[in-house]
Amino acid sequence: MDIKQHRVPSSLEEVFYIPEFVSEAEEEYLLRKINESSAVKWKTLPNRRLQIWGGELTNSNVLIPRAMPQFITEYPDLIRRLRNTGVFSKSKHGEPNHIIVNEYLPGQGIMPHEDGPSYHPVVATLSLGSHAVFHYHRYVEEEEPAQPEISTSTPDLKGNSRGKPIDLSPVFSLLLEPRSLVITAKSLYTNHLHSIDPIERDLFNTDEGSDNDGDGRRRIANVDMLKDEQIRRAVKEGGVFERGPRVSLTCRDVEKVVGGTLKMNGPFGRR
Ligand SMILES: O=C(O)CCC(=O)C(=O)O
Ligand SMILES: [Fe+2]
Repeated sequence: MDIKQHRVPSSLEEVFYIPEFVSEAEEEYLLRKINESSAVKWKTLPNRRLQIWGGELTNSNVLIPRAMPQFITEYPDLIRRLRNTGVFSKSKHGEPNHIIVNEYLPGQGIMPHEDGPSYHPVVATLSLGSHAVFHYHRYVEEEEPAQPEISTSTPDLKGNSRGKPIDLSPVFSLLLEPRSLVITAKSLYTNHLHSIDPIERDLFNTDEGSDNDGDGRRRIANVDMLKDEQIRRAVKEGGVFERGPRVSLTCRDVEKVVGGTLKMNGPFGRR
């Protein structure tokens, strides 16, 4: 796969968007398997619920590996496809070994946060079931004058916070279609935050898809890469898009694994 073809034209270069990363049949199968998981597997948070696959992370950021389910490793062969994108080629295992499955109902979202240093700084996120609008945020530099849309830093996935103020007005945003994959890497991973607004429908203004403020930033930076004609038109020409239940699979590589790389043959088996 030539990943460069999927680079999102934004002011930052570290984001890739691949529509239809899985087929409709695969999406249906994955959603069924995820929903069939036992109640014990789900962890309920105030604004979403989640499942963790691949093992538990210790406080010192080491993975105690657990086998991934067949619906991740065999059909669809997500891990192999993610390896083939090449975006994990510089990570220790060359492929993700840890997946957090998030489920959001309409009206639910996720506060601006960083994914944190437990992982190699690449995250590949598969969206299933419904779309979302995904924002990237920057930290405010200390010498910057006070601005209205500022909040203090929120914790990363392990509860650690930089305690630095955040500009809540996004650097840019992406429309994540169902079945699409988005890859966030480098400074967008290490130096920025991301969020999804807790809303029931997305409202687009007519200038949403354009570089309306002339600073090289686009509101929905991947508008021209969208597969779905209806969504693309709503973003470009203005409109409302209702959210349904969305499931995301966030796939990352934990570099430190108990037992080292030898263990890797265990959880993943041979492919
Ligand atoms: O659902 C998403 O697309 C984002 C989830 C996320 O940011 C996370 O699990 O760290
Ligand atoms: Fe995240």
